Amino acid sequence: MTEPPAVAAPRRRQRLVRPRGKRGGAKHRKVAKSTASATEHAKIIAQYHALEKQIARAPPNERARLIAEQRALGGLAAYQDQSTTGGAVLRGGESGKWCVKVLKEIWPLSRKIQLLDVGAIAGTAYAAWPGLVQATSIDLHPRAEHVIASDFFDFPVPMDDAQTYDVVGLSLVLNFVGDLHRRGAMLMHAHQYLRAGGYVYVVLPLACVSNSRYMTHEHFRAIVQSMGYDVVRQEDSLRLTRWLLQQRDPKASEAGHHDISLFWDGTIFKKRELRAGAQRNNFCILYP
Ligand SMILES: C[S@@+](CC[C@H](N)C(=O)[O-])C[C@H]1O[C@@H](n2cnc3c(N)ncnc32)[C@H](O)[C@@H]1O
Repeated sequence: MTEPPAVAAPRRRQRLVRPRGKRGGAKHRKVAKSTASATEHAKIIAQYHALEKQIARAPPNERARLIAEQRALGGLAAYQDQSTTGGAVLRGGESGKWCVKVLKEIWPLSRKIQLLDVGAIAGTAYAAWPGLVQATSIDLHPRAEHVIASDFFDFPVPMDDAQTYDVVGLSLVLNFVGDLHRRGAMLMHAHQYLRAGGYVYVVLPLACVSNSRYMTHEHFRAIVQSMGYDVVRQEDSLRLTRWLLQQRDPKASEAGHHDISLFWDGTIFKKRELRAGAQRNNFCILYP
């Protein structure tokens, strides 16, 4: 397995194809089932994340062993099963609910919200609002037919404004990505898909910002602000931290829609200890 590039190369414009038709309908969506308890789900997810991070930075001779260890957990499919079944238990509901509630409050919805759900697994997060949200779901390893198999960094960039999205959803995806630079690149990459002034919805496990050695709420806010987003709404639940970000300076977007560097103020985010203590986790986002 090769190391993913730290920063995504500029993408060639391709035609964007939104899934339509009956396969996109809620009644055709199949979601993985599991019988494990919420505690078991949480344990497997934590183990999977820890291994994912180790794999991203391991030397080639170490990788095979770590990948084998991850396979022994059941691999990605098992991890996703935990996310689609146990996740709702852990989170107190699907991640789309909070996003839709906030959008309804802040935006006069005269038309359906065009939303790109990245890391959608089974593509069910917005299924409860078919009249309100038109979701395009993508995942590296989809678990339903209507979810497009694609890496976010390879997903075709909209060719014109009509194909842009109102919202890009990154729910529990940044923490899934093992490469710390790629996490920052993912936040920047979202600009390419947004209409001017569009939104990015970020969900992370609360511990990523509340108990990390390298991340705090303030630091995350500084990162997204330096990348050209305003924090429109932020709320923590018992286990999650949710952020609705809005692309700042729509003029920059109109002037050079695909030159995402226009949004970045040039601040470099390195690994810097922000909280001391032995019981901290190492969640971190680096950029560029
Ligand atoms: C924890 S799951 C998130 C599921 C769901 N969004 C939620 O909130 O419960 C993370 C998913 O992100 C997907 N993912 C990670 N990196 C990705 C990328 N670069 N492009 C597309 N999907 C990605 C993984 O395949 C995995 O299914």
